[in-house]
Amino acid sequence: MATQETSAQKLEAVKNAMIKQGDVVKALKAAKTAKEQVQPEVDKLLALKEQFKQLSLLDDGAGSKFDRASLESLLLKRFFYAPSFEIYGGIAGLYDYGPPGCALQNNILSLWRQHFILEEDMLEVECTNLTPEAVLKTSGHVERFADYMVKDTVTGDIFRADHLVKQVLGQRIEDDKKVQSGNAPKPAKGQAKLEPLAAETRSEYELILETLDNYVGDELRKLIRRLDIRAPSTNNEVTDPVLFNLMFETQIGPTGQFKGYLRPETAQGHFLNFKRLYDYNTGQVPFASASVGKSFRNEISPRQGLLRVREFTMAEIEHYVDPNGKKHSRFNEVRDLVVPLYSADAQQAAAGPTRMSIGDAVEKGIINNETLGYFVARIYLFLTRIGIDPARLRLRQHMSNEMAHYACDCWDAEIESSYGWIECVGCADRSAFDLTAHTKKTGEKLVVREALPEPLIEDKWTLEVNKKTFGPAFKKDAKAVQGFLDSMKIDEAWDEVKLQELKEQLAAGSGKTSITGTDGKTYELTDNLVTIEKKTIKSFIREYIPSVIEPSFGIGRILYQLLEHAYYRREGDDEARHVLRFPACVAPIKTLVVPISHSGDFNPFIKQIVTGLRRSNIANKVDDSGSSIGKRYARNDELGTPFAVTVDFQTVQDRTVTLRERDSTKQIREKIPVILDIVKDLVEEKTTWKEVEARFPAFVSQEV
Ligand SMILES: Nc1ncnc2c1ncn2[C@@H]1O[C@H](COP(=O)(O)OP(=O)(O)OP(=O)(O)O)[C@@H](O)[C@H]1O
Repeated sequence: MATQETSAQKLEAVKNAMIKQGDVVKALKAAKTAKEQVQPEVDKLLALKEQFKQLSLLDDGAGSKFDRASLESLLLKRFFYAPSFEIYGGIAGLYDYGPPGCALQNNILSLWRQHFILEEDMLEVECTNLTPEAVLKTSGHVERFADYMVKDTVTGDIFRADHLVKQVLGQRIEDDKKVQSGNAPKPAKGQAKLEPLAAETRSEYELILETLDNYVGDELRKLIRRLDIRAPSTNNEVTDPVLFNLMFETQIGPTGQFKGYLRPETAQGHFLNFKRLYDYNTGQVPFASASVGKSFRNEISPRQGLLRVREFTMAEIEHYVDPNGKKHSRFNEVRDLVVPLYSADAQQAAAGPTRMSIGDAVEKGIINNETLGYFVARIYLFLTRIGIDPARLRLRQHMSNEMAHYACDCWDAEIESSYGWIECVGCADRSAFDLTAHTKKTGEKLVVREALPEPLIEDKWTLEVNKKTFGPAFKKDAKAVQGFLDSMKIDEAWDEVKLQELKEQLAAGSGKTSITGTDGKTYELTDNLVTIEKKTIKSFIREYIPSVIEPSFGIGRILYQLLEHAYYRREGDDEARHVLRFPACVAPIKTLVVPISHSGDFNPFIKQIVTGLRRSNIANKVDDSGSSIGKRYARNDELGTPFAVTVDFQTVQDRTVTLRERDSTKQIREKIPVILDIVKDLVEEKTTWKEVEARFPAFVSQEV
């Protein structure tokens, strides 16, 4: 039953309503002010989000995290690469590249040739894969090109020792994170409950992981025992680490007597041709040789797809430089480049990389010399040019144990992906090691001869063998004793300290002293067999073995990391679409050409476009399959094709076509010759899509 309202009640109701209205107005005003205050913050956050999107492509733009499985299935579906011999069960560490993989690799290599060989006037060589044993003995590979391996003591499963330590400690840290955050899974039956790590244990593990490359030999064995590192799936103990040589051995020729190896790097081929290259370069130093080719390593446990394989393409540079002057004439061009450097000291302190200019790093002695600094910078520029995300690229210095004994400094370009930080380029100052070793072994002088502007007059300690007495005194052992004397030379010049020591020993022994020949036997050297004295020497020529700075690129590793950095998913109408955000310079196909339907009216326009693109050397593909236009765009987004030209019914009317850009999915419409010019400029990086959009009215494509 309705109640009768009194006037007083009505008045009260109106008053209340007015209060509420006032509240609403007040609240609206407050909200407006708050919005105005907050808006700049919101704008900042949006700008930051954009920056993060550009810097870290890990976030795929659809807001979801990188999903390796979906990238891998895309790569297989589009045949970028696939396991070799798959229908025979496959062999670990061997992969075949399909059409887009080959095109991508060729484009990376062609940019590599432009960026290094053309830019620096390097001398390209192509040397054989098969290498006789003698060469690799001299270079030290037969003895030392090895990794440590351990075995599960029960199952016999094999692990690379450092990788096992990394995996086990990494897992312990992950488990600890779960325990600390209360997310530890319930232990399965018979399994122990996960316990938290002591803070100092966790920091120790983290430090070991940062410095793992520094553990070799007995240090590595002790580490495995002390930390009780076991085989992960069985929890069995592992054996002590032993060295396993990574070279594939073979026989050259039918007799079986001539041992050889498949080369593990291209470098030795450069060194053996040094004399010819030096002459070709009209005797001028510095200069560099470069080579692209396959290398072979019998990896203990190939894994992580293209990152650790048994046969891979390497691109290597050997830059020969005067050991007394490692300045670089173009250093000024890179001096101010700021890069993330992770020095050996910073690793030891687990401090993380520091951004620093190359000039500062060389000045402070963090990078050993200008030439090495120059190449570190050029490597950084190359990797970012082909599309490696600079936020996930760092330059890490080798620690003392990690570095070859002859190298004086070494930096790796490491790229981060879902597998962590991976070395993709090594850049070492190998000093004069290889050329000296081959010179000593073969007697062929791999040296630089520099005419001096003024003759050099110096008082120097010298040794001369008394030919009349030396031969008869040692007979068949003369070579071994001569070898001992030759070992007192540095770069073909006498080591004066050693000569003086020998002279003092002879004097102390009343003209006699014992020495060890190169055959390991002891001989008596008497002062009538050699003359050691100080002489004034006038020389017109300076002869020296150059130092070698070696940037060494693993192309497969770079290619895979690039694929991860380029990959993202875009939410489509019905399903997420996969996109590879390659820069045009490396994209396997630069332009897709699509007729909107099968009408024969489109053919002359398709022909005109394709001919135009071919004339400009732009790799293109016509997709006139029956799929919807959206599907055809999506298929090519998966191949990383940056641009698509579409011929439609309007083309027949006014000879205009649309040009679509892969990442924005926006289009412009213009006459065919204008579009062809724009595509050429975009591919040659003379303009950007943003500039194109600013010049022409862009619209969002209808991708159904
Ligand atoms: N098994 C492999 N599979 C793919 N690429 C490789 C492999 N081994 C080396 N590379 C590539 O060759 C480059 C130069 O080789 P280098 O001898 O410096 O590597 P490395 O130090 O032996 O590598 P790692 O320590 O990862 O085994 C590396 O930076 C890497 O890009």
